[in-house]
Amino acid sequence: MSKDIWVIAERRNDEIHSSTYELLGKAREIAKKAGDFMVWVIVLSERTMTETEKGLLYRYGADGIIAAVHEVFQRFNFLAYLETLEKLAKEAEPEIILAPATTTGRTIMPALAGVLGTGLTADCTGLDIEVETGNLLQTRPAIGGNIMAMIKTPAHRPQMATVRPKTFSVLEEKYDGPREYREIHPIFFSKIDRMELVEFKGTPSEMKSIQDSEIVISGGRGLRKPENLELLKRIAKLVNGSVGASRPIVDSKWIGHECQVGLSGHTVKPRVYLAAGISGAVQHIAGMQTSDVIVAINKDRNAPIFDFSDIGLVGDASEILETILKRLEALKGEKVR
Ligand SMILES: Cc1cc2nc3c(=O)[nH]c(=O)nc-3n(C[C@H](O)[C@H](O)[C@H](O)COP(=O)(O)OP(=O)(O)OC[C@H]3O[C@@H](n4cnc5c(N)ncnc54)[C@H](O)[C@@H]3O)c2cc1C
Repeated sequence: MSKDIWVIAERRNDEIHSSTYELLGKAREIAKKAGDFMVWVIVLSERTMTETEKGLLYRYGADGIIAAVHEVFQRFNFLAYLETLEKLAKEAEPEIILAPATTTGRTIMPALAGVLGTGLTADCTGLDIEVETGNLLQTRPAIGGNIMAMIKTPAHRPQMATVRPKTFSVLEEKYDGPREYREIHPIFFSKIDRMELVEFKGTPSEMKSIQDSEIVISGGRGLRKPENLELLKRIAKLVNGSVGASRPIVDSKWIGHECQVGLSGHTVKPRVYLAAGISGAVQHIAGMQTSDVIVAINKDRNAPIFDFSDIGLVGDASEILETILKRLEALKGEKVR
C-alpha cells in the first residue's frame, strides 16, 4: 500500500494560492525519492472545483485531490477546518502533512497536530526524506537564525510541517500522475457557529505584496530618514515592483510589517531584489537569499550584504537611489509622482 503526503491548499480570493503549488513541487520531489508515496492536495472550498483548477494541481505534482465542499469554507473558519481535517486525517492516516506558513496554515496546523497527537515543525526552510525510515528531515532556523536545526519525528505519525511561501520552487516539468478526485460534503458535529467573522481586513492594496512581486526594492537603516522611503516607492512604481524593508525600519513604524523581509517577516524570491542601506544580517538574508539577482547599495564596502549580492554599489543610498530614479524616469519618458 502506498503512503500519502498531504498538502493542505491555501485559497485566497477564490483561487488556489501559489504557496500550494510550491509545496506540491517539494512533495513530488520527496515522493519520487521515497518511491512509494502518493501526493494528495486537500482543498476546503465553498464550491466544487473547476476542471481548470484540478488540472493545475495535477500538473504541478498532485496524484489526487480531496475536496471538502461546504458553504462555511467561503472564509477561514477555525472550528470547521479543524473538524474536517481531523476526520480526514484519522481516516486516511497520511504519513506527512504539509501546509504553507500563512496565517491560515499557522493557525490550523498546531491545532491539527494537537488533536492528532503528533508534533509540528513550523516555518521550515528545507524538507527532505530519509528513505530507509520514511522520516521527514525538517530544516528550520533556530536561535535567532544563527543555526539551522534538522528535526525528525521518528516516533509519531503524521509528520507535520509548515513552510513559508516562496521557499520552494514550483515544478518546471509537467507532472502526469493518476489524477484521482474525491469530493466530500462535511456534516459538522461541533458548533462551528461559535465563531463569527466580524470583519475581514486585507493588506493595503495600492501595491502588490512583496511575496507576489518580481521586483522588490528594500530599504534599511542606511536610508537614514523616513522621507527617503519615497525614493523606494517611486522606483518600485516605475518598475511595477514592491517596497520591502529591514526590521529596524518596520520597528520604527516607517512602514508596515507586511513589508518586512526576513526571519520574523516574509520570505521573498523575486527576479530582482534591491537592498539599499541594509547591512546583511543573517536574519535579513534568510528572507531574500534565493532571489534571482541581488543588488546591494551600501556606503561600507565591507558590509556583509555584498557577500550575497550579484551587483554591489558602494556609496550613499539616497544619492544612488535618486540617480536610479532619474535614469528610470528618463527611460520611461515620464515622471511618476
Ligand atoms: C530573532 C530575530 C529576528 C529578526 N528578524 C529580522 C527580520 O525578519 N528582518 C530583518 O531585516 N532583521 C531581522 N532581525 C534584525 C537583524 O538582526 C538586524 O538587526 C537588521 O536586519 C539590521 O537592519 P539594517 O540592515 O537595516 O540596519 P543596520 O544593521 O544598522 O545596517 C545599516 C546599514 O546601512 C549602511 N549605511 C549607513 N548609512 C548609509 C548610507 N548613507 N548609504 C548607504 N548605506 C548606509 C551601513 O553601512 C549598514 O550596513 C532579527 C533579529 C532577531 C534577533
